Amino acid sequence: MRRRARPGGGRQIDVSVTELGARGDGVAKSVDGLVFVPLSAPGDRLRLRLAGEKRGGALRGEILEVLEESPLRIEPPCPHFGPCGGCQLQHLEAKAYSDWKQHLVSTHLMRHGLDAARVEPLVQVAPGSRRRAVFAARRQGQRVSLGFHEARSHSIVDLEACLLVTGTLFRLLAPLRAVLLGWLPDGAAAQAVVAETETGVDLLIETETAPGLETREALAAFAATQNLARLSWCRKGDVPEPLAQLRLPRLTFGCAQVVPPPGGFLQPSREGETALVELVRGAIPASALRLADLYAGIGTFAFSLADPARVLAYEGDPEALAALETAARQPALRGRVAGERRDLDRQPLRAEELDVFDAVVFDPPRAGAGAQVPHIAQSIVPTVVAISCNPASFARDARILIDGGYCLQRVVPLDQFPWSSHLELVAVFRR
Ligand SMILES: C[S@@+](CC[C@H](N)C(=O)[O-])C[C@H]1O[C@@H](n2cnc3c(N)ncnc32)[C@H](O)[C@@H]1O
Repeated sequence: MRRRARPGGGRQIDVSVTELGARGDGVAKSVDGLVFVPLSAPGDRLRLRLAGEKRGGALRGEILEVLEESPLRIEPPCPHFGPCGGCQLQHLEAKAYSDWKQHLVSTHLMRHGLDAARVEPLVQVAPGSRRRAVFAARRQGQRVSLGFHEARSHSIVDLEACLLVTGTLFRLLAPLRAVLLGWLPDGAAAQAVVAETETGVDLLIETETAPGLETREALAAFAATQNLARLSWCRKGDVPEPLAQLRLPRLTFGCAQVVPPPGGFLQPSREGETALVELVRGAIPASALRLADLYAGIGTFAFSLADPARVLAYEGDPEALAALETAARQPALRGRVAGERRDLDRQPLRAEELDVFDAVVFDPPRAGAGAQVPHIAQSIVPTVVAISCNPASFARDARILIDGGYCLQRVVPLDQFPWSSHLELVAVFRR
């Protein structure tokens, strides 16, 4: 079978990088059209190899030589920077980086004809504070690589340093490698979802090979020596089985203590969570006593908003909802939080269901709240607060709310994923 030739594939060209694109790649003009260049900086003059087509037809270039270095370049602080897919922008000077992140939100808003003047200064969370991470692992011979995937590759960067995660999470990597070496067959892959809770690390290992008796003993010993709160195992997509539990993993939101499900969603840093919660609380008027939290997860916002208000939390994932409902039964909450399982894509809350609330908070996954937002737009809810991890889907949803009669009052971008192209935000809408 003949392979389709990739446009520009393998050819060398010289270009100047003029700006950064939405995913953090430098953008340069060439006779063949725009070229996206990972790990470059505006002001770079580069010799590239055209490496093929990106989605949407633009080309991707790999740097062969930096002919002239941008003044915005700095020495990347991590030795893995470049190959490691965990960070894309450590080579960029701090102000240029934060200006670019700030600008990302405005760009998406303007694309939808929205007022970029509503975007406030970027709130930044320091590196080294990520308390939840997903590490990839693979055994090759007598070695286990454990770390993040390389960009656009299944290869794993075996981390000897990481400036993103907390010290507690990083220190787990070496002993975890040793355990996986005694467990995984040669060539096998695994995934470790680590979350640092208030009572210790909650670790979920996903492998295809079920742990035998000996491995279970080794894992229990590992959990004890590393003082983990809980260690669970599952095959990808299956329900996790706890293998060792020294303490219940615990997180506090407002006056609720929540036991998260193994591997479940958690705001990536405690600092980021505090900033998000403060922004959401600040947007809800003291007179708002009936609140809805849509895409509530384990209740990060629901519990933090439940005094004096009553919160109805809607969530599609049964494990997250079970954790929320168990926590909601704590006497200190006096029944102020209730959960309901609801798939908000298939069965969004209708305007007449929303109209009973004084405020609605929604925090959808990356794809946004495409099915839910038109119903909010038709409601009479006075205050709507959006939390988003994707400025593109946010801007689309915001347009629908504004066309439905809401005013966009403020947008605060929050950088919980330093040196990456990910960005979160909190936005406040009023009727
Ligand atoms: C970005 S997380 C936010 C969770 C929570 N607000 C927090 O901050 O911890 C998005 C949540 O939406 C839930 N979700 C995804 N798709 C959903 C759907 N169609 N219906 C309801 N919930 C959904 C996920 O299970 C997840 O808990």
